[in-house]
Amino acid sequence: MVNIPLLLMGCGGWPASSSTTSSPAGTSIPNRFLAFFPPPCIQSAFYFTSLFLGLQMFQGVMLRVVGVCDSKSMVAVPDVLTSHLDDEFLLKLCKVKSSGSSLQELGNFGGCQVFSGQEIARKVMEFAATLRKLSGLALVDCSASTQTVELLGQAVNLDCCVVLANKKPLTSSLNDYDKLVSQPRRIRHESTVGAGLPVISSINRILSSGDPIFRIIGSLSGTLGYVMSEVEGGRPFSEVVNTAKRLGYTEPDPRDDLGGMDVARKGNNNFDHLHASIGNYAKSGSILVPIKTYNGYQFSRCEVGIQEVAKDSALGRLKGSDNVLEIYSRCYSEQPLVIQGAGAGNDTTAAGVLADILDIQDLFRH
Ligand SMILES: NC(=O)C1=CN([C@@H]2O[C@H](COP(=O)(O)OP(=O)(O)OC[C@H]3O[C@@H](n4cnc5c(N)ncnc54)[C@H](OP(=O)(O)O)[C@@H]3O)[C@@H](O)[C@H]2O)C=CC1
Ligand SMILES: N[C@@H](CC=O)C(=O)O
Repeated sequence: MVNIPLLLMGCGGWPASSSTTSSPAGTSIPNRFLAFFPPPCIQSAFYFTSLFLGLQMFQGVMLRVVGVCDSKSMVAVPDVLTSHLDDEFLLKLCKVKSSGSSLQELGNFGGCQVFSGQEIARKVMEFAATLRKLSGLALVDCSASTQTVELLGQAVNLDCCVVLANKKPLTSSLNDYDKLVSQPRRIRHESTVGAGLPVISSINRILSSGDPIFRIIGSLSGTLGYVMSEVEGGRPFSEVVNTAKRLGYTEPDPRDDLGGMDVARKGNNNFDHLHASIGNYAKSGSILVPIKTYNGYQFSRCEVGIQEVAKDSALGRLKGSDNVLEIYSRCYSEQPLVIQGAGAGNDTTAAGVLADILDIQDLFRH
């Protein structure tokens, strides 16, 4: 049986005003499948931590959560070889996080160990070193922090796998990027672009078939899409931004979305060596519709900015938090390959993270 030990860095996604009826704390969620057929009160209960509820066995794969971190602490199993954080523990953890508290509150629950400060990195590396020759370990970064980068790099050196929803590790410095992608089979970051949409995997598939991509145009901000649609409908901007945050569309700091930096990071995640574009973009001021253009096989240029589009085009018809991407290649030259759907939100992002984890299962077969 495939056994994937998981260490979850970041356990957020809770709505700012979560109530007991809309969080796992107030519901009994037997497993993640409910998230696909949700009664309204459970709909918003599907976030990064609750993703693993009831998932100890999923599609024949044993998903064994051995630790969860927030910004201050890590809770971890006492014995990384034999134990995992079970549903009772994860539900309790969801309850603590949805109430806005720190994981430190879990100190005496279920025999877990709580670490803080530099002890966290030490413990993660201990886990990685212990597991590397046995089952392996996957670090799942669902934070929005740059502080995880160093640890991820060290873990990659110990042959760990890395799954990212966090865009920052791949967009902070070229050294970090090169280190993290040095073993391409061991890293997955689909959710960093378009949340659960199959963007990076589709592009990789086209390129690896020898079909050169000439141009990609898209609208890749769920937040900006939603904000524009709602403002067009007459709602005040400030109210709409607050709703976008509550719905889980925005970055922890919504200015990253509104200023366009989030889209620039997505461009950078997709294709390396585009830091100059990010720098220029960051200075360019307010952005309404994010458009990305890649010219040529080497993606020599990436632009993020406002562009007028025809109302009857795929981009012009876009509504709400949907993203759309048009890919032009030799095979898709007249009519582009179009990828469209929800591009932000906790559930689709969590689904993308889970799909990435399952995609690396071959590396855990021994
Ligand atoms: N929401 C979406 O639609 C999408 C989100 N993403 C990405 O997912 C990531 C998470 O977003 P979201 O869940 O909304 O953000 P939240 O702010 O809700 O959650 C972030 C989590 O990361 C934790 N954290 C912060 N710093 C660290 C650290 N140094 N080490 C470990 N954990 C840390 C926070 O801890 P604490 O609770 O203590 O604050 C919190 O639990 C972001 O990088 C975002 O870009 C990607 C695609 C789509
Ligand atoms: N904040 C992002 C979420 C996904 O990355 C967005 O609005 O698209």
